[in-house]
Amino acid sequence: MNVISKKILIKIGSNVLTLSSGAPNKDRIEHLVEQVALLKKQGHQVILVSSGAVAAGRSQVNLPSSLDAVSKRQVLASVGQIALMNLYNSFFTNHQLVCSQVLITKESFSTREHYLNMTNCIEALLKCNITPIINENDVVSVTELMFTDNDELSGLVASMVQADELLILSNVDGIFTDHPTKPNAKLIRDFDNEEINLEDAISEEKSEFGRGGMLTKANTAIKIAALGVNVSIGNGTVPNITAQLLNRETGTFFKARHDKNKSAVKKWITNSGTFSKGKVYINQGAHQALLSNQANSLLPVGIEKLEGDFKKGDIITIIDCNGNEVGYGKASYGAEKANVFQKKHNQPALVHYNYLTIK
Ligand SMILES: Nc1ncnc2c1ncn2[C@@H]1O[C@H](COP(=O)(O)OP(=O)(O)O)[C@@H](O)[C@H]1O
Ligand SMILES: N[C@@H](CCC(=O)OP(=O)(O)O)C(=O)O
Repeated sequence: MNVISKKILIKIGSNVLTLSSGAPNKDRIEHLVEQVALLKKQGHQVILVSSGAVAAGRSQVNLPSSLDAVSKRQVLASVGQIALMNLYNSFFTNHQLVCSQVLITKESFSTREHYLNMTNCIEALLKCNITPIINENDVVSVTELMFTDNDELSGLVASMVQADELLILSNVDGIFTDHPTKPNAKLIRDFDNEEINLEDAISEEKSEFGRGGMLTKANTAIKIAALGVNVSIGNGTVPNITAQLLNRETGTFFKARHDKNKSAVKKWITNSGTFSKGKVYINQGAHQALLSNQANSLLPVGIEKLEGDFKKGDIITIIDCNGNEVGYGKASYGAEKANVFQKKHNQPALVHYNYLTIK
């Protein structure tokens, strides 16, 4: 049966890959690679985002208690990443397939150049029928430089490569209406048709090796679905889970909202909001103009206040007269010039429409 070739990004959480002892779950990793091999045989392109380096490192080394938490995490990840990739490499080889390692940092999304370099590399690997296995570079990404977790990383990459499907594999069947251990909790199958307050349903509690928690998964899924990617959250410990999620047989599904107006540049800007170097407060008139379906740019006449010493090319956050973040844009010039032009007529746009996204 001919299937439509899809670009599928599969994010695998630490708990899916790790035994309770902390050692890598070799049988599980082998089965996940088996599923990747089947998807590729069906004609799909597959990218993996794999957590588990820190967890794998714990089974390799005993660390001195004198080591601080950040250094511990760096050491564990640096050692564990090798163990993890060796297992992936051996299982891919068993299927006569090639995989590769791509370690990225949050800074990789901070400039258009880095973003394009990353996109180019991943697309080149896919063209060579090589499966990229992506993880955060925990050795250099510490404290505020870190992604929230690999859920956030996988969402950014899925949007960047314009994936058709993002499968987020955790150790539960999806998002439940209450904590999964509660008797009244039921699995949410179709997120868009469920009236739910995420903060009420999802407890802060994380699984043993997880970092982000279910709320980061849900928030990532909502954001990335809005950028045109179908997202499913499912249980990576279930056999053949990838096929079940793609067939919508299980898991929590977030349907892609294909926003044709969002160009690749606008998607980059939306994804780069967390790197904002400044704030621009706009008046009601400017907000209405940006919301209209004309291609309006942000003009200085509509700017009430500026914050931050942003430079030309930086991402800045757009805030409405009620103090709500309503969008992001790439500054056409720096804060110094923006302060001179502020509130004046007939001045060059601070953010051109092509580099502007409004919620
Ligand atoms: N409403 C909920 N639905 C599903 N899981 C939930 C919910 N509330 C809290 N959780 C917890 O979130 C955990 C999954 O997040 P996380 O620990 O980050 O796993 P992962 O390693 O897959 O990223 C589950 O193991 C579960 O205990
Ligand atoms: N780079 C880290 C990722 C940690 C992480 O995000 O874990 P998880 O929440 O289980 O996906 C590692 O490999 O351990």
